Amino acid sequence: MSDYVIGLTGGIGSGKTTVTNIFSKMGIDIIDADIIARDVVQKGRLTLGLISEHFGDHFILPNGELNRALLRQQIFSNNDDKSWLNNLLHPLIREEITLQASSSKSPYCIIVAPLLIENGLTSLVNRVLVIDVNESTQLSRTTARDSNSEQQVQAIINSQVSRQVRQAHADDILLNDSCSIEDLTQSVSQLHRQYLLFSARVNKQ
Ligand SMILES: CC(C)(COP(=O)(O)OP(=O)(O)OC[C@H]1O[C@@H](n2cnc3c(N)ncnc32)[C@H](O)[C@@H]1O)[C@@H](O)C(=O)NCCC(=O)NCCS
Ligand SMILES: Nc1ncnc2c1ncn2[C@@H]1O[C@H](COP(=O)(O)OP(=O)(O)OP(=O)(O)O)[C@@H](O)[C@H]1O
Repeated sequence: MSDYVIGLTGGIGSGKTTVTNIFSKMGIDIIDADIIARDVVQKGRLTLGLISEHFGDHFILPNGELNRALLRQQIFSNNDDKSWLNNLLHPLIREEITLQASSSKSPYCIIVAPLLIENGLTSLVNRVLVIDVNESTQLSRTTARDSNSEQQVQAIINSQVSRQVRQAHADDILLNDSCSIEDLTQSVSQLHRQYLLFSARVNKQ
């Protein structure tokens, strides 16, 4: 198990995946809450039955998979429905994150989670790295990448903690508004060297 764990977070479309891909190329194990969140609602999982019982059969596609677009629309326009889904999925997601972190073998590992702060996942990590962008960057990058409307992305942003709250929890901040991917790679390399030193210190104790 890696003795040193970095928690990486940022709002929707801030660049978490872009940054973790760079760390991953440097040999660092990435535990990705979004991937785990998709896994816990895979075809055949018990959670799907509970979701269809609660929201209706039409939330499951004819091929047995979750209708993600419909569920996204539902939970980001109804707080009670979002809480219901979060209460169902978040404990399962946390359990799997803990399991994966415990089998990581890289000098340090990274837990990447959009809701690291909201869900108290900071208790699992030694240090918090925030990918920081302004709201207009979040909106433009996310709508360019996905089929989501600006209104839908805004609803998701509103359901997450504010930029200020994230900054207050950060040990390190990567600004990702107007930097090129090359600049970002440079900054990640610098952080990587720092994290290797921190993890080596912990391993010596
Ligand atoms: C509602 C779902 C089916 C929509 O799926 P979709 O493929 O459109 O989005 P995807 O899963 O790729 O998430 C995109 C982004 O939305 C944001 N987001 C997702 N779920 C939530 C949530 N419950 N609260 C706030 N933001 C969220 C995150 O920034 C995430 O990176 C899906 O997001 C989901 O199952 N959410 C509940 C689980 C969860 O909280 N996941 C976040 C990781 S812990
Ligand atoms: N520095 C940058 N310059 C230009 N485009 C960028 C930069 N960083 C990220 N992007 C682009 O912005 C979009 C959002 O980035 P990414 O998918 O990494 O964000 P994310 O935080 O993982 O998003 P989500 O919360 O939705 O999972 C992607 O299309 C990505 O290629």
